[in-house]
Amino acid sequence: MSEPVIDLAARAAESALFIKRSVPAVPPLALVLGSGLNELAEGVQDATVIPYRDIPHFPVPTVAGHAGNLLVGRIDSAGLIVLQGRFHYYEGHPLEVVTFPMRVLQFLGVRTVILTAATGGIRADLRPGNLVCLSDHLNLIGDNPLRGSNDTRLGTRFPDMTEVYSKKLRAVAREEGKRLGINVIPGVYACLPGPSYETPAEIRMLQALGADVVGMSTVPEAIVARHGGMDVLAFALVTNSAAGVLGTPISHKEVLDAGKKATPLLGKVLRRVALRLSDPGGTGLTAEMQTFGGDV
Ligand SMILES: O=P(O)(O)O[C@@H]1C[C@H](O)[C@@H](CO)O1
Ligand SMILES: Nc1nc2[nH]cnc2c(=O)[nH]1
Repeated sequence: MSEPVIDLAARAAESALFIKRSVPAVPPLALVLGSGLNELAEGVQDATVIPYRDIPHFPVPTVAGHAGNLLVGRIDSAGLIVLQGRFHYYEGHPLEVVTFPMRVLQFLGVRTVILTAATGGIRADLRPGNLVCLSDHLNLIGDNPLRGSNDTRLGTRFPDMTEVYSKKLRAVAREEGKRLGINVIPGVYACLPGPSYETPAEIRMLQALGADVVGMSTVPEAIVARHGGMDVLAFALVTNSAAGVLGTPISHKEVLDAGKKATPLLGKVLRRVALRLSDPGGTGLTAEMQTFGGDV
């Protein structure tokens, strides 16, 4: 007998219920770890670790550098959910599956999602190890996770995307970076389907389109998170110079190694941002940041 077909909202609700029953409390903040950034989860205290394979309807990652665990714990006083590994379009999943974790977060009542990703640096001044905070994106996948009939329980048919990455949260990230002496650089992320890296001609095209970094994730998740009413902050770690910028070949090993190397730096910024977000009124900006202007 074939399995009954259940809708996306019902599946996400079942996954969320399983998670709720596995932990003492569900924090309103979630963090998604990109390629090579798995070790950031080691900083989570009192973590309940739930393997993705145990969560009903959850997919399982197939890519090196994506562990496939959901953690619920805290960083000092800031409670958070950590998704240790994500799903990509190039793995063969439809975007509804790629973004399923965002729907589960929505049903868990998460208010803010912090996305992280490994990226190629397109802009000439970007170097491996630099930390970019997304100010905007270009969805060049050629697909959209909201394609198909719209379930109004999940969000509106035509969601606004003028401020996908919360300006206020970006300012908090910049401010906390500044306090730590870490330059958190604003930039535009171009999302391509992958899995091949770009050709130098494609990178020149992306540069002309206004992209600063390039990757194969984040954007579908950000679109769905906004559709679901969550605030989004996203960090792109520059793991390599994009194709043709230095003329050197790119490998996933280089990406993973650079992610691992930058984990302590990103961890410091994420800790400070998580503490600010968990503090009621803590996203309030200092006078200096309020006059920071539009480039964050
Ligand atoms: O999951 P992210 O976006 O961090 O991973 C990037 C894109 C590909 O999955 C991989 C290529 O090396 O890194
Ligand atoms: N598309 C793409 N994804 C990446 N992820 C890490 N580096 C890169 C890159 O150069 N291009």
